[in-house]
Amino acid sequence: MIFKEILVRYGELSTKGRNKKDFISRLRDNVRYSFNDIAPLKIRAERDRMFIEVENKEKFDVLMDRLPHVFGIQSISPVASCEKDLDVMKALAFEILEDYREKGDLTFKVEVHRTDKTFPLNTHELQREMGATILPNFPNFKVQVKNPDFALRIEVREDAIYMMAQVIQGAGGMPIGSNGRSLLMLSGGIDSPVAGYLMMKRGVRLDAIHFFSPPYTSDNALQKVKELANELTKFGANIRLHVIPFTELQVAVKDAVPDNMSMTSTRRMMMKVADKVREEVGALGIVTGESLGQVASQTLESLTAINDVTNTPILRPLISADKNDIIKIAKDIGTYETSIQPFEDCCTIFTPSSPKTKPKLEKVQRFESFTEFDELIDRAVKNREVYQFPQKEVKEDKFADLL
Ligand SMILES: Nc1ncnc2c1ncn2[C@@H]1O[C@H](COP(=O)(O)OP(=O)(O)OP(=O)(O)O)[C@@H](O)[C@H]1O
Repeated sequence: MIFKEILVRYGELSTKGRNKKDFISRLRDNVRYSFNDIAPLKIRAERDRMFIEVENKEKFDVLMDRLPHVFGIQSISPVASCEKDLDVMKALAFEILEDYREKGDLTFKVEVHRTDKTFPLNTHELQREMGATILPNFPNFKVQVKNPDFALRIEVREDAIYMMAQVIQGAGGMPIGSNGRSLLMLSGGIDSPVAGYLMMKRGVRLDAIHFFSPPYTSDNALQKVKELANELTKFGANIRLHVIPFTELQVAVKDAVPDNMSMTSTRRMMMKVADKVREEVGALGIVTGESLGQVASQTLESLTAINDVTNTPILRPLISADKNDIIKIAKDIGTYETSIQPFEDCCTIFTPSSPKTKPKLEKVQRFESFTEFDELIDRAVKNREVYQFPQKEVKEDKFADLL
């Protein structure tokens, strides 16, 4: 059966009027954006679901393949509609079910939803009538009411009859952009891309920031981060990546702060730079991939010392997650293989042998106070490189001669 429409059920739809409208129009825009390559799309958005018209098999396959990854979609179904005439309905049901004839023994049921109360048959009568017509014609079907292999769903609506047999689970969550913008601190590791993904799933649009320390970190490390940023765009939104020349600041921290506190101080500098970029791009929060207790810089004492530099909300979606769970998500979303490429991050290279797990904020502040860090921070922000994904780079590479 060649379906001419795909029905999209909304995810976590707020019941409040205005939010609902925003959710729906945001989702429609995001679907259009995600399928730019097969534009134009004809989308009919209704209060509780939307329909996407499909003119040909190629378009249908692309939509069925990628729609389940768009945030804000609960599920999708290829759907057919017809007039409210019993013979026409039976013919359409046969056409849909034909695809299941060669699939061996199957349990099935007819599921009727009748919102048009003027339809002559009630729910049970229609269920029975359709079942009684279908069964003798499909010897491989056996009725099973609880957990059948599949259901033929018939909706009797005001405007028409809708029929479908397939329900494909969507990504859920909220359409990207419906919960503002945040700045993701994107290292080349496993955790931060996962943190970014989870925030996108909650409807947050992302800019990303990466701290790069040439010549201590190689171009391969930067390339890996660009790939990760690019991979995150497949969830339905473009991402700008701000690459911060971090060498000068990192060396200054090493000179000013004792070894065992330099990690905390480095994180504080990162956060200060990130906060300035955040303000420039109009983002409201900063997202990190930190998870409590994972490494020395991720104890509550360290996080307190890092948080001290700003009042901006720091969003840490992985704070309570186990590493294995994070790895599982990374594998599911396809960032894992890129993340485990063995290129050193700027922090790994400067990591002291025994960083303090409970740094004293006052001490860190005191050591920092002898160096004019603000100037270095402003310079790092000003000299950043900006890359746009999924598009090409927008500036030439200023770091090339350092590598
Ligand atoms: N070079 C960097 N550029 C941008 N953000 C960074 C960088 N290094 C660390 N971060 C941020 O700080 C968080 C903690 O980093 P850290 O290296 O301590 O932990 P991690 O568990 O290895 O994280 P990840 O797997 O994301 O690298 C990262 O998740 C990321 O958000």
